Amino acid sequence: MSGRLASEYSSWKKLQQIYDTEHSKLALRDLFAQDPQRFAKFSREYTSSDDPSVTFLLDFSKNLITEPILASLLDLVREAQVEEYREKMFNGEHINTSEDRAVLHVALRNFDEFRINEAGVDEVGKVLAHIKEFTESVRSGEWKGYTGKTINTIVNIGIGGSDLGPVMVTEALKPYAKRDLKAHFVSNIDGTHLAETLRESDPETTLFIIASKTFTTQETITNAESARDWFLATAKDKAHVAKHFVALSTNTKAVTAFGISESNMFQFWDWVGGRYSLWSAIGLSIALVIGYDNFEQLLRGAHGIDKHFRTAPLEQNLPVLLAVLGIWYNDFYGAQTHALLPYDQYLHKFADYFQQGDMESNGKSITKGGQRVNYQTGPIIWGAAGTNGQHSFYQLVHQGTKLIPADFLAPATTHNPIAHSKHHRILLSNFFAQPEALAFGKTEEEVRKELGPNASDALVKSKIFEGNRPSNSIIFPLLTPATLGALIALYEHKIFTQGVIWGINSFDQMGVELGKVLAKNILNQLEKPEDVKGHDSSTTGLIHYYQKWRKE
Ligand SMILES: O=P(O)(O)OC[C@H]1O[C@@H](O)[C@@H](O)[C@@H](O)[C@@H]1O
Repeated sequence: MSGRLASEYSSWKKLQQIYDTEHSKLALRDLFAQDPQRFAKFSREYTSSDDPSVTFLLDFSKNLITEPILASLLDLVREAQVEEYREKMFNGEHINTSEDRAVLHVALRNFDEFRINEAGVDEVGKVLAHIKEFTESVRSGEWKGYTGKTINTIVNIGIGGSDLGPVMVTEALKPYAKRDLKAHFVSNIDGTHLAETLRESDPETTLFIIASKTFTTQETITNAESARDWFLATAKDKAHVAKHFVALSTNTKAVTAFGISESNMFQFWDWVGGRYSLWSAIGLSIALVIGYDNFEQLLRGAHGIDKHFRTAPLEQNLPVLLAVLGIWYNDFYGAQTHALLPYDQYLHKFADYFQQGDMESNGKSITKGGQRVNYQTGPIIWGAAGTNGQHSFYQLVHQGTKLIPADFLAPATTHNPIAHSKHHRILLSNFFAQPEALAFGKTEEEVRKELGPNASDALVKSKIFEGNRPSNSIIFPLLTPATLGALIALYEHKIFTQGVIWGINSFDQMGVELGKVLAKNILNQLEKPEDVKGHDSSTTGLIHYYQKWRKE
């Protein structure tokens, strides 16, 4: 990010030229046939320098690249000064320029203590100790509700970054969960979300965790107030709130005004972005579910990738490699989306999580310098756990008209080896088969051979798989807390790298504001038709229609 548009870089122009002259000739079938070393050249194994059990293989050989293309993509990384910006991030410079903030989620998991001069950084250990002490007291049963009973239900109330990380991680690490502690996550302002959760909860044994960086988010505060009303309807005395409500926030004033004492507040800081906050106090629900030691393992796993990202040469740097491959399809091939396809039921929220992680970070069209970009920025992120997706949207991925680059992720071993791991072998056979089918397809000749001479042309054509559809495969031994931490950090730094290349600020989210403001105005107009003012005819018509039906 040098103040110039990415498209002005000479490496970008070179990539455009390579794409224009070579892309029609780039065929994975040929590339593999020509080079028996292709897998060896285009795959990398990561092993954490702190913990050798944290390891995975990234195979990116099934991408539409050659060594010169990769070299040019890495030139782009250099020309965009990604390495300089990476240092700025780790050093706590205020790279979130629009909000004048540092971007230091890496400091939350920094067990080696690199020195950063930023308010709050030296308090990270204190908050972790608070999380440890509190989670141990709840999990052991020492922490009692207002009638002396132990806590058996936690309800995290938060939205966006104060919800998605804890939801994804507690699902992913269920094998490590304390099974007699039920965890619910209420995010939606739709009263249904809270009502259905409260139906399953008992005020005497439920702990509410109000998770909000700003403590002003309409959904969260409204849900928290209704939860408190529900609690007090039984508990009566406001003093009992202290045993059943804690807050995770940067806003001490608003937390205490809500009625939660400072001692029940877990602090974090403005240099932790919402979508990067699961490593902070926002992870309290994670620590409650899987225990503090496992939570720390999650952080340590991420820290290992931080060190890798900071020190590995670009050719070996996994987040950088994922980033440039994404740029190749997004900016040169015109791919609109990127699919995350974990072959692991425990990772069924992984794509949801990175929808916010990636799309809120890189869904921008103005550079940090205020220029409109003339290229594509953040991709649409989507996906689902395998093999379910195969019976749903894979048809389009294999034979549709769109190019959909995808990442396949899978653990080599399972936490649930039922039927002597038969299920897992079937799962993995699909994990191996899908990228193969996407890359190599099925030719007309192969189809004709299979169908025999009497098959109609139309039938033959419908069964052809063009192939040449790119993917990455990531395989790891087992989904442990540390491995999950590493995988999350891998994608965080991929997103960072892409944002720097595109010249945008990946750390603000101005795009979520306009709708909030309009909704506030409309909320005041919902009662009477004559109040509905200042809108277009469509919005006015919709509100009027609602008013015909509203009950209270
Ligand atoms: O944690 P709080 O402050 O409630 O914010 C929750 C979420 O709000 C949204 O509007 C976004 O800006 C997200 O980045 C954020 O995670």
